[in-house]
Amino acid sequence: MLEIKGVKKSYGEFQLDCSLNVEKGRITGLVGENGAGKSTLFKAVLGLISYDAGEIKILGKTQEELSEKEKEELGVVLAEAGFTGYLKGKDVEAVLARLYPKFEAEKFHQMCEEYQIPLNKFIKEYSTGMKAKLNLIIALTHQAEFLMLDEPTAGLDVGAREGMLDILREYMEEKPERSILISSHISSDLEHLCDDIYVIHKGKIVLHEEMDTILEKYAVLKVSEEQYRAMDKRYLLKERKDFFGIACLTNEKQYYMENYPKIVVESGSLDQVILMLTGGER
Ligand SMILES: Nc1ncnc2c1ncn2[C@@H]1O[C@H](COP(=O)(O)OP(=O)(O)OP(=O)(O)O)[C@@H](O)[C@H]1O
Repeated sequence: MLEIKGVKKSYGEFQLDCSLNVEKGRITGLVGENGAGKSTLFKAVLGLISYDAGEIKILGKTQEELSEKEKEELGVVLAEAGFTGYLKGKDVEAVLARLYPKFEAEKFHQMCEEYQIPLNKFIKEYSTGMKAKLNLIIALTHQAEFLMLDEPTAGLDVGAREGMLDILREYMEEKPERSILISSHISSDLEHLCDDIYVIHKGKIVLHEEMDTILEKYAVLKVSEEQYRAMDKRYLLKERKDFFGIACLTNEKQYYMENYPKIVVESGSLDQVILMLTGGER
């Protein structure tokens, strides 16, 4: 669906240098702190900014090679973008109907009703959550096969975030060959949604792993200096000094549980893994 190979972009000190793949039928998450480069990567993929090196292919083609029909296969939500506040929800509907031959008016109405989007109000009067939901509904109601969602849950409370993740799960269940690329700086949103995770830090991908593998095989080992000296370090990805000794990130927790039963093993949530990868010493 999407292939990003060695894409580079510099903004002064900041340097993006990324490769990433989104496979058909999978939800791929891009997680990283504020300023890590998520939006820059999305903008490069969508042709909204130029990049200095590398190659991007969507549906096997470059941006320029994509036909209008193929572009309709893409559903996009960009951070801080949307329709002007001086339109009402129902005006958006009219624009979409002109823009997309495959626009699904009935589904649009159904979703707006279900998610309590007032079509007769001006968008500038919408809450942050309403705007975010409207943006997602727009991306979902023209039979797009590939969704690219940059921080679609930004500014939403926990309940609204869960609601939005449910919408995405339903979208995938309708047609399993669809794909989603979704970014967030909130790892718990992605942990329960994605098949594949990329962690971006200061413009670089520091981890690419299947979500199930992270949950099954990753862990943080809490060891004393003495335990650390004696242990096999082959499967340690990163270490960090802690108040109790040393915290070590491993992707082979079973090995350490079997061979070092006295070591404290904290099963790695995505948050813990990210913290270790982006804040550790090695
Ligand atoms: N047009 C621009 N001109 C100069 N610097 C830019 C520009 N756009 C982005 N940057 C810089 O590039 C870096 C990455 O920004 P980007 O918006 O991609 O991060 P992000 O991961 O999306 O962050 P957030 O979660 O806060 O949205 C930042 O240091 C930012 O200041």
